[in-house]
Amino acid sequence: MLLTFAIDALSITPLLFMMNVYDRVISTRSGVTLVSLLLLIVGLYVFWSSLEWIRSRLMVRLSLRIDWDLAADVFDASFRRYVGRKNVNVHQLLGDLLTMRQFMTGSAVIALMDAPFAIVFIIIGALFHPFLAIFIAVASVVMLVATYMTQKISAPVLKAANDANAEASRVAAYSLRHAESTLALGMMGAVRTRWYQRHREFLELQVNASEAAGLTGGFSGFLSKALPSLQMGLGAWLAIEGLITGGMVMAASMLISKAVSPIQKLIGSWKDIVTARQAYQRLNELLQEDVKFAARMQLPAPLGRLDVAGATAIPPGFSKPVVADISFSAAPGQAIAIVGPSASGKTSLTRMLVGVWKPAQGSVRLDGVELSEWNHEEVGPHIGYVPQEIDFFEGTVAENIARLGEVDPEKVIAAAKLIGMHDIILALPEGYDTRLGETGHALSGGQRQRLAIARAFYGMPKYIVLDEPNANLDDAGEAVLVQALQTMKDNGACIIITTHRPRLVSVVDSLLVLRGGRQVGFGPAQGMLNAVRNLQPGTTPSAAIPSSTAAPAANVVPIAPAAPVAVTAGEA
Ligand SMILES: Nc1ncnc2c1ncn2[C@@H]1O[C@H](COP(=O)(O)OP(=O)(O)OP(=O)(O)O)[C@@H](O)[C@H]1O
Repeated sequence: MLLTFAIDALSITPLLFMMNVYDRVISTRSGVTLVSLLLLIVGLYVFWSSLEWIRSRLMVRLSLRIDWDLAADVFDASFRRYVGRKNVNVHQLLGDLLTMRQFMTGSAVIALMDAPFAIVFIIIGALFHPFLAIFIAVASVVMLVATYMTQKISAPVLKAANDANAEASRVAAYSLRHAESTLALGMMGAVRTRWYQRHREFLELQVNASEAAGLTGGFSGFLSKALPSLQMGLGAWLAIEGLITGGMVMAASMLISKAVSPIQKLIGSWKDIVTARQAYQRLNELLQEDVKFAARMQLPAPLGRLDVAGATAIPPGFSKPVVADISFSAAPGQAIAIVGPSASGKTSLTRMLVGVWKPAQGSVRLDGVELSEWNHEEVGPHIGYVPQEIDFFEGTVAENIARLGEVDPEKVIAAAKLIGMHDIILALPEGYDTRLGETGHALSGGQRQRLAIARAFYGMPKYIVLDEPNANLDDAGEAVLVQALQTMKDNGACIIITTHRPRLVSVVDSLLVLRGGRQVGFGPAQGMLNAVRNLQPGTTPSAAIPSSTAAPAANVVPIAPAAPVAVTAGEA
């Protein structure tokens, strides 16, 4: 602030120079005075420019500091929001941070800092003559009103335009992820039309916003041209009346330009100001609503005791549960398969079991701790998880297996070997250093699945949740998986698997049967299979069919036709 005051104070240098040239040099015809004045003014200009340079450097540093302080929080909060309400535009939120930083180093902020200095020019005007001060004050107020009107009229339209632009980018990015099927199915035209509808909406809104601002912008342009001349006219009249000197007349026309120029700059930067304000509001809202994990004492690594009690899942942004009232337990070294027909809620249940979805009712506890409240950064490394949709990050095979953390080659190779991936990886162009991701090496479906399992096994976690881990595996791959699961069990891991296929059932101890989002049976694997088959053979999930000797089933309830889950959001 002090720096800005000094810079603004120095900005009256040319004005003083002009007054002195008119009133002292020209009237006295003194060359010595002129040279002295010139030397003084050049010195002041050097000082003035240096201060401006220091201020701009400070602003850049400050903006970097703000970015540095906020970036991690915004990034984390964007992830949590994305998981919570999938359709929000998180790309825009990350872009908002950049917008804020650019604004901090742009001319609008300088203009905002300079604007209050108009009062000094009004005071100087008053020292010349009160009429001049009144004129500058009125002109400044008129310009301020024009700035306010610009904001008022264009801000909502510009916000709508920015939102439409973000939506168009989101649609384009989402469509690109499905580029192959789009091309193969001849859907390019339809996809383009969908994107273009949003893009056109953005263009129209942007034109509206520019037109709205153009009106007040034009008015301010008129004022900026007219005001110096009007001020000079007023000054000339005061000079004719003998109330001020000739130098003061020239200085007065400069005063008005100086007073209103920051305000004019604000009008010129209306778009940046509105965009930055909206970016700030979005970031503020994001950080305010973000629920961080409370800082708590670090807990010991989980041993793999899972207790699920009455757990109900409602997808984020929805009001009806898709899985309700699930209760079961699993001890370290035990494996449980979740089976059931399509859309019975298996994947939804696994999302609760890894703490991504918080139970709307009931609890999911790992070693007695509610999983959704356990900091993911802390517990995540002890969890092995293979989601239904597998994706890898930009990085090497080794980095992906090591979950982008520090690569421990021994652990990476152990995890890869466990799922029979070691030789496959060695055969890749650069072995473990082969790059994956959008621009990297493309793996086959089976290879991707094995790699995702290796990532889950990295560090030999004690709690493993695998959502259809054999969906893309051939017979050999499935056999390796069964063997790997047995090894993990022997190592004391608690394993939860969802599957449609029978083979994995041989390695599990218990079966949890889902239907229509309800738990319709839980008990020892073989007994459950037979009980399920006997109750309603035609509708059992395929995983529940391998024939074997019947064993007593525990906790089996008859499978009724899929009924809607009765719990509502209000109860949740
Ligand atoms: N994010 C979500 N938002 C809204 N509904 C969801 C969401 N995820 C799942 N559902 C709904 O929950 C139900 C169960 O889906 P889920 O994917 O859990 O079933 P599933 O048993 O894993 O099916 P499949 O065997 O076909 O993979 C479905 O009706 C699905 O539409």
